[in-house]
Amino acid sequence: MGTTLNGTVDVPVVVDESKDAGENFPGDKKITVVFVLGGPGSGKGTQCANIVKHFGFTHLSAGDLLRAEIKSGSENGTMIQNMIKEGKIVPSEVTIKLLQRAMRESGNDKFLIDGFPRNEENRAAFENVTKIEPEFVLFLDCSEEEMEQRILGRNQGRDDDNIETIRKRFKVFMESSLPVVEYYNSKGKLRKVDGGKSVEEVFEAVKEIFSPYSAQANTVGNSKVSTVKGFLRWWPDFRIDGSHVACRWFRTARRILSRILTKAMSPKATYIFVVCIAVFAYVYMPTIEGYM
Ligand SMILES: Nc1ncnc2c1ncn2[C@@H]1O[C@H](COP(=O)(O)OP(=O)(O)O)[C@@H](O)[C@H]1O
Ligand SMILES: O=c1ccn([C@@H]2O[C@H](COP(=O)(O)OP(=O)(O)O)[C@@H](O)[C@H]2O)c(=O)[nH]1
Repeated sequence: MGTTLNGTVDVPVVVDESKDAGENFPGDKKITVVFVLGGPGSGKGTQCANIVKHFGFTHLSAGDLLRAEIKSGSENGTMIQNMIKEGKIVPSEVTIKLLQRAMRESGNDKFLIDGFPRNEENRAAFENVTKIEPEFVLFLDCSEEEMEQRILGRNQGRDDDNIETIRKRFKVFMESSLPVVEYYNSKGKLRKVDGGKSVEEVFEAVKEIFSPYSAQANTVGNSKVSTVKGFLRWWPDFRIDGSHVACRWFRTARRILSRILTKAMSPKATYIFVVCIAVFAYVYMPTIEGYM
């Protein structure tokens, strides 16, 4: 296993082409992406949760997607787990596939991508594969002392939230991620915020930056609709085998539905509509399954 530039490591990666990983996403669809960058513990996840509530973006944490991939028992799981434990950057192709799939499955067209791109290679690969350039990059600037304190108090049971790995992550951030921040600065796309302040103060500054998007905040940001959509996403996998034809039928229907929801309906009407679909699916799916 050889180390390459920018903290990535040359490791064998399993690419399962049989899975519908969403590699062709977004195709012709117009997508708005904001990258949220900052050191480990700078408050990216915390601020993203606030932005979602106010501005109708879907939050995709690259770290969370990688941790979910480990839990799912994927063939890349052990490799990802080892890299995260060492604070290293997982190969771009793995992270990008996970991001593409999550974007496609969300049905939304506005995304906060949190904690990615982490190096120049991540950045270039994402742009090459998806042809998406970020609208802007939100950068939470915070001192290492503050970030260290926050991570040590985070208590999420993460393998990498120990002092030894934290130091390695800081080093990777300085050497590999800051050049990405600089790149976007040179393109006039960087929006820098003092992340060392309280959560509320940071969000005040963040709100200013996102204010052009408030008029566009759409039904996806409505928390009840998000909850029901979350249920729709989870339900078929729970009820029947995920590869089953009925499950694929349901996913397609859900994607079409999501598109309608994000464009055309008020939050209340959307909520009622989604609940009706969920009830209909719950009652009739076993029958449909029997015929397929
Ligand atoms: N502005 C802030 N002031 C104090 N603590 C914060 C602030 N923002 C986040 N935190 C806390 O710090 C920890 C790390 O924040 P998190 O959002 O998980 O960071 P990141 O996603 O950048 O790793 C969490 O426990 C969170 O509650
Ligand atoms: O695009 C990414 C995002 C995360 N990681 C790995 O996941 C870890 C945790 O990242 P996350 O963003 O969840 O946490 P943070 O370091 O910002 O606290 C990192 O140290 C990396 O090992 C990665 O390899 N690529």
